[in-house]
Amino acid sequence: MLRPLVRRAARAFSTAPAASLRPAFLSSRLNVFVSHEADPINGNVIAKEIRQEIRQDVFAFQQRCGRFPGLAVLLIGERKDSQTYVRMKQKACDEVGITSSTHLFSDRVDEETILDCINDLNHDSSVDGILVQLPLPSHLNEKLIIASCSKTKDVDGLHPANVGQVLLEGSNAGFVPCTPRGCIELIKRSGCSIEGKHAVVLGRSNIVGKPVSLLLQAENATVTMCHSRTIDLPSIVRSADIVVAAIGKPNFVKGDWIKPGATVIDVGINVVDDPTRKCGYRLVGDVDFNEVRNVAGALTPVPGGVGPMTIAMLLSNTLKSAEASVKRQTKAKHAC
Ligand SMILES: Nc1nc(=O)c2c([nH]1)NC[C@@H]1CN(c3ccc(C(=O)N[C@@H](CCC(=O)O)C(=O)O)cc3)C=[N+]21
Repeated sequence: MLRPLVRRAARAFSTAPAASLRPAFLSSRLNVFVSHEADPINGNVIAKEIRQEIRQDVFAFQQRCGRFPGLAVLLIGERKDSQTYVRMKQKACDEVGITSSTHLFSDRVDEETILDCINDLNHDSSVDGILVQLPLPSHLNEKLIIASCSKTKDVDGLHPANVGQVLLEGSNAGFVPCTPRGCIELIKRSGCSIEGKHAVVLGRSNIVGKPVSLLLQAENATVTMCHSRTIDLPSIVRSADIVVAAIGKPNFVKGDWIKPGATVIDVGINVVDDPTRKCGYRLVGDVDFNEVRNVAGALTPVPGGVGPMTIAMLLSNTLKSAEASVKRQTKAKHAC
């Protein structure tokens, strides 16, 4: 029965001025929150809801247009993690009725072969989305390969034209990259409003840090982007109402860095040894979950947080692409 009261206290505290958050004060007040556990933000459940919504829209699309949306995935090389992710994407496509095809290449494939494959897919009207699984073997030019995908089929949102659209349009852009879009969706669906909040993003990668910062800003947050050269990271994070961690360092963000009641989104996927497990390893995020859960208002776990949302957003972008393609064809027909 105490939980809601404690949570309200945590939220009220989270809006206290930063000056009152000196460590001594924090630790004496923290006792109030020790028994308080953050709301887990269940990415598996939220992603499942989204997949169900997409499935209905996919079948409505098929009724209207006589075909299912199509996704083509290029998998180059034999990285185990990439193989797992691609399998998960195929399974998710099957579940919602998106037709998926995987194009496999050896890690010694030459660039020309990949560019030819992408060119064929660009011209294949049954393909709405093209995804080149990253990272690529080092002899391949990643920028060139991504830019060679038609920007109208770039469901990953990594083509320079789509990256620019996120800067200009925020969430209204053509294709918003899947992981950043998944983060925003998780924050919103966990009941946290973004407007006016101080959001601190850890990491400035092109795939997560930069786009998620732009999206948060477009939602009217005040955004601080931090990175490996940031000075006194803990004190900046302490002033955040929303933290997005995407730095790739296991358990890096500690409990005493977090403002009580803050929403914490953990994008990290780090493999650490775990001899107690059959496989010998486990996945952990960039956030020290066991510490932060006692302070945050809401927190995403790893696994089961952002990961499943990334895939749900890929399905959503593929459906969006199919709908846009049909619209373009109809327009072209009317123009004749
Ligand atoms: N062109 C491209 N687009 C991507 O979107 C892309 C990529 N390359 N390269 C690799 C990263 C990583 N990524 C993930 C997707 C799903 C989970 C996911 O669902 N993970 C599960 C756990 C999976 C497990 O147990 O191994 C979870 O977090 O619950 C994680 C990571 C997409 N990526």
